Amino acid sequence: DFYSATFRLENLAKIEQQMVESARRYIQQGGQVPWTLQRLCESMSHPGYSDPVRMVHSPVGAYLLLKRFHHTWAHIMEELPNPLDVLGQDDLAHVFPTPADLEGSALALLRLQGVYNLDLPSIAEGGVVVNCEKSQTSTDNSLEQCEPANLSRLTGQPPPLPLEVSDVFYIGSVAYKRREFYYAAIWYNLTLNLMTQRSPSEGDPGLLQVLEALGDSYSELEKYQQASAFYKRALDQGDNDHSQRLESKAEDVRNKADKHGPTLVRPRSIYNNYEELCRAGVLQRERATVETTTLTCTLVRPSALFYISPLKMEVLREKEPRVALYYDVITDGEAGVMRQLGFSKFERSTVLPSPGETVVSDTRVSETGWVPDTEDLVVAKLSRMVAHITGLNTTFPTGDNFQVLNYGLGGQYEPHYDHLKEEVSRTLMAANRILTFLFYLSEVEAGGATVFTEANIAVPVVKNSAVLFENTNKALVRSRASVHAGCPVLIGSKWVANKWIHEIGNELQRPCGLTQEE
Ligand SMILES: O=C(O)CCC(=O)C(=O)O
Ligand SMILES: [Fe+2]
Repeated sequence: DFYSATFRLENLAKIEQQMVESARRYIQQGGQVPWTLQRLCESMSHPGYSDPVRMVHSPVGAYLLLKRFHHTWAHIMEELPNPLDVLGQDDLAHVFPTPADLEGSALALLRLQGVYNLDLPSIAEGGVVVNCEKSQTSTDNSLEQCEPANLSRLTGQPPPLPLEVSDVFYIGSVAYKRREFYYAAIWYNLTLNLMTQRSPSEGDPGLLQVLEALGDSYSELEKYQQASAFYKRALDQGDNDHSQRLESKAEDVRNKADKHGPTLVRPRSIYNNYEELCRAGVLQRERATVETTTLTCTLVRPSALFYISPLKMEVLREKEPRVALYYDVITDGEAGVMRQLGFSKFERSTVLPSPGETVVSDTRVSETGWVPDTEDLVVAKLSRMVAHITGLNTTFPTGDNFQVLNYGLGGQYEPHYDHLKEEVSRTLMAANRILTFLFYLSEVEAGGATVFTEANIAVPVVKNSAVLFENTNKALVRSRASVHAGCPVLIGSKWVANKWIHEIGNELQRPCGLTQEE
């Protein structure tokens, strides 16, 4: 898969740029190429394509890249007898994204839209704009502060590339397939609007198709009157081939009573606080309207190792589970080594739904590489530093190997505990995780904050910093408030590495308290 790690999309975008440059040279030298390729080369002189890496850091740019391979490039390859001469590439089979990639990137856009409340018309124009949402407690004078945040502008993204009408319709159909009927309805509505605003282009869906899809979505939302009106408009197209099916759908909704009134209501996340904190994590960096807690920032020397250069520590939560942020604990070079070592072992990340079972899931879109301390001096040094900061043993199996992650498109890790469930039996190799030390190995232009949904903390990604938190109390009972998540990456590529520290092997360093609660 390409969509499951942003660095794979970056590579794909670079390959595409090389192919286009090669094709342009071929054309300049008088070579003949299919019309589709010529047109693609021309359209890709738009400044939005000039920096392939930044292009895929935007979720719309990434979706469009996958779509181009899926449709345009696949079409070109069929018509091109001599791909090696023209594109400088012979066998592109390994490069081509799969239908799962395209669907994954559409789902990513839907997830980002949902979590960050993105403005839909702006997405269609290629931009990332967070809709303003007044808090329940807001007073009248906060009205002026409630302005949408145009992140593509704030983060200096390349000029946006718009979605085509067919893309907007396709994304609606992905939402429908996933039974996200609210999103299906709004993307189909936008399809209809764009069809009246823009001049028709090849690949546009038919009007009847869009009206029927709207009827189906409103019907699923139990808004039968509007569903009925859409079916009627579809029937008015006078296409006899479809009239029987439409008649029967219209008949089905005609006498049903609406349950929830006509307005479409945005569904809320099933996770308490998750969206609010993720949004706060984005907006904290863009404007200072988010309430800040009483933070303290101090220089600390957790061991003699830090005698000459103490650590910059920000305490985010003082009671159990304690959460602290350390700045500048890793250098750019070390972060690069960790990314490189992780990437050489990458596999799609999994989750553990029940003991002994690992599965790939939309709740965790990223790739993982496990890096032992013994792999490189840099890894050993970082592990030792974590040991000095925490006062605990970190080497395997008292600690896990480092887990290096690169998130994918809209990549997230939904709220979870790092501590194993109580019923899971512990062994030396699968012991319980008492502390998590999470390094941020990259900058993220927007999104991707680590949030604690019970403790109400959003930690925006700051490159070369690390967050440390407890997963249990001293009696090794899971801390309820340690539940946390990696918010979806909105713009950019997020790399992290974590070191989990186990109970077994640390009994003397972190002895039990006298009570269960301690
Ligand atoms: O990426 C993040 O911010 C959180 C990662 C995390 O919670 C995990 O890997 O267990
Ligand atoms: Fe975690």
